[in-house]
Amino acid sequence: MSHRMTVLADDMMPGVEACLAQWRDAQGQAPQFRLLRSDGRDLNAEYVQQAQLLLVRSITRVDAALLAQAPALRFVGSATIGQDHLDLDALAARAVAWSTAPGCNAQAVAEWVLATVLRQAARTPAMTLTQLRAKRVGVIGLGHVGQRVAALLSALGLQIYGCDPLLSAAERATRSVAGWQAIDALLASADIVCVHTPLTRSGPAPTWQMLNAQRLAQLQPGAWLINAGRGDVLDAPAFIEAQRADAQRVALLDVLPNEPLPAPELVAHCQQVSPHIAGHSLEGKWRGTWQICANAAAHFGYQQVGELADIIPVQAPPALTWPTAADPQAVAPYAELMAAVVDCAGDDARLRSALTEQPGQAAAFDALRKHYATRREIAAHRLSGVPNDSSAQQLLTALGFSC
Ligand SMILES: NC(=O)C1=CN([C@@H]2O[C@H](COP(=O)(O)OP(=O)(O)OC[C@H]3O[C@@H](n4cnc5c(N)ncnc54)[C@H](O)[C@@H]3O)[C@@H](O)[C@H]2O)C=CC1
Ligand SMILES: O=C(O)C(=O)[C@H](O)COP(=O)(O)O
Repeated sequence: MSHRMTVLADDMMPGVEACLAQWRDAQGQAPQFRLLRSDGRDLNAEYVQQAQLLLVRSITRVDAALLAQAPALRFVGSATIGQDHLDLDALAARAVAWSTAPGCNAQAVAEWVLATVLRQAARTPAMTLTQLRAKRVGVIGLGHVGQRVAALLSALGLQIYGCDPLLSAAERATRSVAGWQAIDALLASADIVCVHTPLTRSGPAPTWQMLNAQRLAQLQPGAWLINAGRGDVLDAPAFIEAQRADAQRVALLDVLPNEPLPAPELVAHCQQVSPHIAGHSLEGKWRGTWQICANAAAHFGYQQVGELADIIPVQAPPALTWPTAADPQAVAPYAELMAAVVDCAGDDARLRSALTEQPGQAAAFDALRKHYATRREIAAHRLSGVPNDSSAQQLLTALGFSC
């Protein structure tokens, strides 16, 4: 393609210019682009009309109606792991190629889960690290995200059981789990349930409203339910009813049914909520852009040269300090460190406050996602003050900290 390519990208997708600047043709020449930006929830119709390459996030529904407005469109890239916002049949019918970014923000989600588990443990009166480690974790969905969650929580010392009816025996062998269970057995036996499935409405194990009244009733009293997959895996009325019936239940949700307008009563029944930002690390966002731009380049006959490390913004590593006199057998110091990596308490408070805005809750929900503070992954941090050869040093190293 020799003419200037028109690219329309979500206005909150970082790194698009930098990735496109890495494209080369067979002669090593860089192509020309016209880069247009638009709000992802409400794409600019004039821009859609002109776009040959469309780069979106999870909030843009790419369906027959959108494609009908986009006669020039040849490729859609979504800088996300999830693909439930893409109508694959409609894309195929129009012969528009597409790509997501598998695994791009899996580490970020796993770190959000670790921060969430430690925060909840620190909020539970007198819970020690040993007591936390005695909890049995059930992970539902052991793909890119679930397996990292399993790895991080087992590094923390918890025992993990998995549920993933779609994995082959060879894939199962690569996951760090103590055993496998069907969903009903897992829900009935786990103290902490982590949901990391895609949202699917068909196929052998659909997940839409998978956590319905009957399934929620199986959860143990006082179980912690963590969902960082998709909100509509949960049946909202059934969830509210189940929470009403058992005041001990703990719900820690990054994704909520009916985003960006979750039911206030549902939020009120959660101990922690966030506006679908578990995957929002700086590294995760740039990896997503890099992956979809590379796939788009190949589709249009170019190569995206170099490495993501060449273009990702270089920043001083965030500094963390192990609290002096911290008890390495207590939960608090680890919870504090992870709170500095992922601000679950702040995200929770900001979302609850945003949802009181009358009217405009949906805009306030989206604004929190758009203006989410820069978050670096654990590996980017430099941790000082941890005694050499201590149990704390061993554990923190296993969690990925440099100390
Ligand atoms: N909260 C957030 O910010 C983010 C949410 N996500 C969500 O997490 C989902 C999972 O991400 P990945 O692990 O990267 O996807 P993946 O495709 O690598 O893995 C999904 C796993 O779930 C399994 N699965 C599917 N249906 C299942 C069922 N009914 N029961 C148990 N397991 C089932 C699949 O076999 C697969 O192993 C994404 O589809 C996306 O919806 C992903 C990234 C960020
Ligand atoms: O990758 C996914 O799937 C997600 O859910 C994202 O982390 C959410 O991404 P954005 O829509 O905020 O880019």
